Amino acid sequence: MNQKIAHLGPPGTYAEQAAFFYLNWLKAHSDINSQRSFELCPYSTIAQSLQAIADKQAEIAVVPVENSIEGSVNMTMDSLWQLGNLKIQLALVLPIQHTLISYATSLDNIKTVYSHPQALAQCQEWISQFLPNVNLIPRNSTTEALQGLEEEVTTAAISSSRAAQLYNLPILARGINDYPENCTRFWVVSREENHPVDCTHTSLAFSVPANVPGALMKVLSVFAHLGINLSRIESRPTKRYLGEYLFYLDIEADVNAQIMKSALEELRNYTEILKIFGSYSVLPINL
Ligand SMILES: O=C(O)C(=O)C[C@]1(C(=O)O)C=C[C@@H](O)C=C1
Repeated sequence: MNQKIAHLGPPGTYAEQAAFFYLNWLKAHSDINSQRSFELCPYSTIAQSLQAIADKQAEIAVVPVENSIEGSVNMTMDSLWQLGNLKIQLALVLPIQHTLISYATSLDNIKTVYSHPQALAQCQEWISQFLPNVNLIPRNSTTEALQGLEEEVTTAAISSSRAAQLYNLPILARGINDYPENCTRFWVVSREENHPVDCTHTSLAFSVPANVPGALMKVLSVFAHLGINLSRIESRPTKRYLGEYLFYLDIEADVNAQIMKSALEELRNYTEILKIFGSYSVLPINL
């Protein structure tokens, strides 16, 4: 059976790099007699790669969730809530080293820089120091940003050295992210529940029944009282009214642990809509 792995494209994105790592990890952990084969499928946006699994065009999607400098990837958070029934299988942490790619012979000749908004944000201090007067133009991905560089020598793109190599493009500066330990966490998502026993994290999101004092505190105190650690809390607008929010939690416990079953039971009393995105473990990608 051929399984499609959706990711943000065109080829050469960081998402493809994470998907490629996952594919190799899958091959190494598959039953030797397994008839499964895998194919990487690029999509124009993160939302489209998640939609592809919901629509059964692909079985798995690898999507960025959070960056150590810039924080959450909102398109992933919003799509997961909207699609509702997708499940996280695994988390991958990819080190991110950005390069400036351009046909310009010096930084002084650059007038415009293209990249994914996350990449532009991760390099904002470097840009204001070395390219203070350039126009910054967002693109759907760091590799979409590479299109047209050859025709216009006053433009540059922020992408990876792997992408520069793939498209045979010149690198003008390396390691331009503002913090050297820059890394992005990706989620491997599918339609099916994850069943391994050794999951370290659970992610969920919820809305509260009313915008009243203590509504969020009641939910958080369920975990505090049971001694369950949270590793992330984020809010996103519900998009219905100004000032109304959804809350996303990453929790350091397996959804199948008895303590989490008790927590979730209690949580249902204090939440309006509760969506459990699944339990998973976290794999660092060593480059
Ligand atoms: O544009 C890419 O190459 C992506 O894979 C997207 C993305 C992101 O959305 O965060 C992934 C990793 C980096 O943080 C920068 C961009």
